[in-house]
Amino acid sequence: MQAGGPEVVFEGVVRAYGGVPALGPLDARLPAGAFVALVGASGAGKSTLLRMVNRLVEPDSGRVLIGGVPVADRPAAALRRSIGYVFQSIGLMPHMSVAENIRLPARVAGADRGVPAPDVPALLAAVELPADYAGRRPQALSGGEAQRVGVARALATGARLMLLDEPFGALDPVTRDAVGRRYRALHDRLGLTSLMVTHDMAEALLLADRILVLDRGRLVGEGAPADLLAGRAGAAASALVDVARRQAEAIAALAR
Ligand SMILES: Nc1ncnc2c1ncn2[C@@H]1O[C@H](COP(=O)(O)OP(=O)(O)OP(=O)(O)O)[C@@H](O)[C@H]1O
Repeated sequence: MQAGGPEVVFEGVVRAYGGVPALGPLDARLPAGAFVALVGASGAGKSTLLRMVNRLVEPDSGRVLIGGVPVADRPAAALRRSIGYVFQSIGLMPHMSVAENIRLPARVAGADRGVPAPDVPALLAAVELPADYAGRRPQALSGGEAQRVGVARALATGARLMLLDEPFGALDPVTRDAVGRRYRALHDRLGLTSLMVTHDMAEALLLADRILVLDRGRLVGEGAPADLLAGRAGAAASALVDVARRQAEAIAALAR
C-alpha cells in the first residue's frame, strides 16, 4: 500500500472554452490528506477545476502541482493511473464481473509495466462489500453498491488521490448519506486526499474538512465547515449555507 494522499496546488489556473471564460484565474491548495468539497452553482467551473488535476482539461495558463510536481510534466496516462476518478455514472462494464471491473484499470495499465494485480477481496473489504460480490455482474448491484465498486476500482491502481465528481448524485437520499459517510471513513482509514464536487452544501458541510466555493469561475469563499457556518468564509458561502440551514430548520419545525 502506498503512503498517504499528496498535496494538490492550483497556481493561477485559467480556462476558457471557445473564447468564453469558464474558470480563473484561481489559486487554491488542498493539504495532503484533506477531504475538500467543491461547491457552487451549475456552470461555476467545478468540473473544469477537478479535471485539471488528471489532465482531462488543460489550463490555458497557470499550473497544477501534485506533491510539488507539475501535472503537465507527467505523461497523462501514467498520471491518471495514479489518481482515482469517480463520477456519477460510474461506467462499470456490464458484461464483466465486479472483480473483472475492479481489475480493469490495472490490466489496461499493463502488469508487465510493474502495475501490481489488484487485491480484489481487500478492495471489496475496503468499500465494505461482501467478498462473494466479486462474481456478480453490475446489473445485480444496487446503485449504492455499484458506486462503491466504482470507488474500489478507482483505488485498484494504488491511487491515494481521489477525484469525485458528484459521486453520489444519482443515489436516493438515504443511500447517498450512507455511501457518503462510508467513503469519508475510507478516506480517513487510507489517508487519502479527496476532492469532491457536490451540489449539496449539507453533504459538503457534513463530509469535508475544507470547502471551496466557486462562482462564475472564481473562488469566492473557502474555509472549514465551522468557518462557513459561522459566516467567516464570505457572502457567497453564507448564502449557500443558509439554504441548507433553512431546510434543516424547516424539517425540524415539521417534526415538532
Ligand atoms: N467542453 C466544453 N465546451 C464548451 N464549454 C464548456 C465545456 N465544458 C464546460 N464548459 C462550460 O464551462 C463552464 C463551466 O463548466 P463546468 O462543467 O466546469 O461547471 P460545473 O460547475 O461543474 O457545472 P455543473 O455543476 O452544472 O456540472 C460552463 O459554462 C460550461 O458550459
